[in-house]
Amino acid sequence: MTDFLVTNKMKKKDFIQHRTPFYSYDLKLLKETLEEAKSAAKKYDYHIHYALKANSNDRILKIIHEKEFGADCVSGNEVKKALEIGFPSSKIAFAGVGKSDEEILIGLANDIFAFNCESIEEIDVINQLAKGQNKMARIALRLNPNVDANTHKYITTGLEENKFGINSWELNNLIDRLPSWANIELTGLHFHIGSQITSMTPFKNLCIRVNEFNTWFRERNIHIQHLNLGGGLGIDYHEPEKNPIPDFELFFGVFNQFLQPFSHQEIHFELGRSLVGNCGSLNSRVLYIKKGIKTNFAILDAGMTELLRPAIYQAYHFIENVTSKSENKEFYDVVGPICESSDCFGKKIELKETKRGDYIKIHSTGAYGEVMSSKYNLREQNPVFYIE
Ligand SMILES: Cc1ncc(COP(=O)(O)O)c(C=O)c1O
Ligand SMILES: N[C@@H](CCCC[NH3+])C(=O)O
Repeated sequence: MTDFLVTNKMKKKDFIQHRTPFYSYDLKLLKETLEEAKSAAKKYDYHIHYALKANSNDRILKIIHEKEFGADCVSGNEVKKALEIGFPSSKIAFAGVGKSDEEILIGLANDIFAFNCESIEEIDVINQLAKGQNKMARIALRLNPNVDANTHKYITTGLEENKFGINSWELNNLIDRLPSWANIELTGLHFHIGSQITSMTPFKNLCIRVNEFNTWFRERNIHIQHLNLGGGLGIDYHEPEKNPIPDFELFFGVFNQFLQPFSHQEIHFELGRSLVGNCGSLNSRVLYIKKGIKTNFAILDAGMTELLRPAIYQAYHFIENVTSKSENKEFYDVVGPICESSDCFGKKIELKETKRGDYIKIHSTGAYGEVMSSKYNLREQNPVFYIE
C-alpha cells in the first residue's frame, strides 16, 4: 500500500473526504499496548521479539523499534526490513520451516541473534553455508511440544501432525550429530504452539513440556542459553473497545509460575497479534444493500483482498456502522465485492439499519490484515491513515 496519509483525529468528515477502503492505525493505542507489554515483561526480565509477520508497515515497525523490542522474522525480506528499520542484528531471530539458501545467507551475513531451526536437514544446510562464509551460526531448535492450543486448526502449530518444529523422537539423532556441525552453536530452544490463544491453559501446558525438554538437554550436558516460548497471546475480537489491550500481566505471570528455567537462561517471546491487533481498523463504505432469500446482504467496497482472515479462518471481527443515525437494527450478511463466495466478513451481523454510502468500520485488523492483503481482481492499492 503506497499512499500514506496522517491525521490528528479521525472525524466523520475525514471518512467522507477519502476514498474507501483504507486501513487506519491508532498509534496512541499501539504505544500504550507496547508500554504495557514491556512493563509486564520487565518484571521477570523477559525479552520480547515482535513478530513482523503480523504487521510490517514501516510506521508501525519504527514505533516498535523505538520501544526497544527485538524482531522475529520469517523470511529474508523480513530480516532485511528489520535491519532497515534499525533493529540491531543481535535482536533478530529468523524462524520459518522453509528457509532458502539465499535467506540463510542474509542471516549469516548480518550475524543475527539466532536461526530458529525446524529440521535436521536445515541445520545441515546452515552448517554448510556458515562454513562457506567462515562464520558460526547461532541456532535455536524449534521443538514440537505436541501441546494443543485450542485455537482454529489453521493457526495451531504445536501438534505433531503440524509441519512445524522438530519432533521429540528425532532428538537423539540430532544430538548425536551436533559435534559434527563445526559451524553451528546451539544456543536456544524455541517453541510456538499457535495463535489467538485466549485461555492460559495451553501456555501452562507448554511450560510443563518446555521444562521436560530443558531438563533433557541439561542431563546430556548441553547448555541452553535461551528459551523462546513463541507468541500466540490472543486479543478480544468481540469487545475490542472494552478490552483494547490484552492482559500481559496474566500471560507473563503464567510463565513465571510454571516455567522452571535454569539460573543463567534468558527467556524470550515472539508476540505479534497481541501487540498490534487492536490498533488497526479497516474502513469501508456500503456499495449496495441487496435482499437475499433469507438475509440482507450489505455489500462493502472492502473485501477479502483487504482482509483475508474471515475468508480463510472464519475469523470474527467486530463490524460497526459508524454513520447510520437509525434507531433500528437489522441483520446483514456483510460481504465484499470480490468474485468468491468466501468473500464474506460475517453472516447475520447485527448493524444499525444500513444503506448505500454508510461507513463501516471493521475492528481489530492491525494483525494479519494489511500484510495479508492482495491484488486479486486487480484491486487498487489503498491509502493508510495514522491516528495520533
Ligand atoms: C513461530 C511463530 N512465532 C510467533 C508468531 C506470532 O504469533 P502471534 O501473532 O499469535 O503472537 C507466529 C504466528 O503464529 C509464529 O508462527
Ligand atoms: N494469519 C493468521 C495467524 C497465523 C500466524 C502465523 N503463524 C491470522 O490471521 O490469524
